[in-house]
Amino acid sequence: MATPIIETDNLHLFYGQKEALKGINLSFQEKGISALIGPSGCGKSTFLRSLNRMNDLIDGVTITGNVLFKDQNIYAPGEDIVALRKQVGMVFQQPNPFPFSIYENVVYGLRLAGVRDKQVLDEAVENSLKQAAIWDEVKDDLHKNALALSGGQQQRICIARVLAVSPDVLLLDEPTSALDPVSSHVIEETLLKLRYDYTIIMVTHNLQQASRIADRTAFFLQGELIEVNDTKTMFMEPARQETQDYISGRFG
Ligand SMILES: Nc1ncnc2c1ncn2[C@@H]1O[C@H](COP(=O)(O)OP(=O)(O)OP(=O)(O)O)[C@@H](O)[C@H]1O
Repeated sequence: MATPIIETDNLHLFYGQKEALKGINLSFQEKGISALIGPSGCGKSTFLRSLNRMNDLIDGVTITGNVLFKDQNIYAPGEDIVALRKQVGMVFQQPNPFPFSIYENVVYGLRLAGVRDKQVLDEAVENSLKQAAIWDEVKDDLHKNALALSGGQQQRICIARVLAVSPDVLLLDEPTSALDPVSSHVIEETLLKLRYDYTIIMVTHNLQQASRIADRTAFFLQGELIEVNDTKTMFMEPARQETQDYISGRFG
């Protein structure tokens, strides 16, 4: 099998004394969608956030084990976190556009990286908004405040903002749970197109969503990875009783 793009090796994470991740070994091949599922508090978001060092911001966090991105340990001393987060971008549950224009939201990371050429910025805006499937809706309003858009449109602007800096990996933490069903459907369709160009790792509470769009699914329970498999097998023939109980709605 090809080398994974991201791989965790015996990853433990403690919030103070509480062990939220208990030795997770999980690898992700390039491209496609992986879903992380499991009941509330099982460590899905913690795991996702550990893949681009978002937990480093929290006081009292201790992490042991390795996270390899393209074979490099992202927790190694001297690792460039800004560069890492460009390559491994994140979209959150609540759409969080900046209170600027649509255009300025999308070029934010490029401006931070020192890009000044208007043509380069314009092209990045058009390409990213097209990939996030929102270009047609906003192309005549690029200088409108992004906060004036609907929640679903704001979430697609957030996806475009991440795509503009050309990441390899997109991390999404329940990207549709704050949205109505129509907007959620549009985001799912968008992810199904992006899966050909990006490695997408998504936390979802919505088992139907996982079964609709994920190629692979990983089931977490109480800080442990219980099972990972291609999505169809996971839902049709789970290997573990805990997985069976969860997907048949016995808990969670
Ligand atoms: N900042 C924090 N400080 C202390 N404990 C935390 C923190 N964030 C999460 N935890 C704890 O770590 C455990 C895992 O939480 P996490 O948010 O990763 O779970 P989750 O599976 O994503 O849950 P949910 O589906 O409810 O979002 C929980 O017991 C939670 O209370």
